[in-house]
Amino acid sequence: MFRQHEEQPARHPEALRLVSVRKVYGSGARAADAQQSTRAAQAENQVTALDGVSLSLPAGSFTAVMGPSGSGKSTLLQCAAGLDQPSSGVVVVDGAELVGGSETELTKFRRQRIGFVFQQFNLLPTLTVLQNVTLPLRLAGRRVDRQAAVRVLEEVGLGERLGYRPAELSGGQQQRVAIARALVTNPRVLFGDEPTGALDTRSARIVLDLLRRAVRDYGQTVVMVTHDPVAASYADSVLFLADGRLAGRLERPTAEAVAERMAHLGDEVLAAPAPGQSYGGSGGPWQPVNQGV
Ligand SMILES: Nc1ncnc2c1ncn2[C@@H]1O[C@H](COP(=O)(O)OP(=O)(O)OP(=O)(O)O)[C@@H](O)[C@H]1O
Repeated sequence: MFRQHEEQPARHPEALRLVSVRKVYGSGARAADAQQSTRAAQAENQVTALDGVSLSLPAGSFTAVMGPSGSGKSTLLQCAAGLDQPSSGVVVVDGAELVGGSETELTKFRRQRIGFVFQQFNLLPTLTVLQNVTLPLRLAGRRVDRQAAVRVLEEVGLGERLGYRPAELSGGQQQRVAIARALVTNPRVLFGDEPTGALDTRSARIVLDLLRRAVRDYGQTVVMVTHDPVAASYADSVLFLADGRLAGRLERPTAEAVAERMAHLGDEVLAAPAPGQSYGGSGGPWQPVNQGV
């Protein structure tokens, strides 16, 4: 089901790379970055949401992103997914650099490479389950393989609900439709921003199992922001953010270890990597970034 259903080029072994990504909200942010003007950067109306984040995630990995409220998790996801543009730095998805361009170019980039699942599902209420799932293919002008869409929906346990409208489904079922909608385009990275945040415990587990299965059985790459240590424990590794910087990484996380690490995040930000180093890869926690992307 999560398998490719149409001809696509082979996947790059590195699904996602961020190099020194900064995001400053507020007027004049880009100019301030370009000129590195300290005074402008300190302007009251500016917020540095990401402060030089570098990371590298291999294809077929499941990564959770955690951190206190306001630490930059959603901003990280938005910049990595091409929903927003960093003020400076480099984002590479599946070997293709996301370069500043028009909204049309960004949209094309996203449609070719990115899947996104939101906390509130974001399904279109007037469309059926099947129509919601095939919509991204239609919007991208791609061939709509109805059988493939049905297979994905069967795989997420909704093969019997093809003609239902979102309002006729539970929250957990709606999120599974949203996941099917994201997976049917065969994205290079599937991003989830609190995908279980609006679900009860049982529905959340079903959704997390689904994401894990997409990674383990079909090589999908998943990056998920969550506040929940149990949700994070479904991932292969957890990246911790604090004050817009990477502040730690945990491999093969347990919910207890994640909760413990969250409690001491403030201590770890002091030991964050110097510019030009990143969290990523399969080796130790610190890996130099190959700048020659
Ligand atoms: N559009 C925006 N304009 C101005 N500031 C913003 C904007 N979006 C986010 N911010 C600020 O950037 C910082 C990081 O926000 P972000 O939403 O990425 O954090 P988060 O870790 O996802 O928080 P939460 O867990 O509460 O969702 C915060 O200080 C936030 O107020």
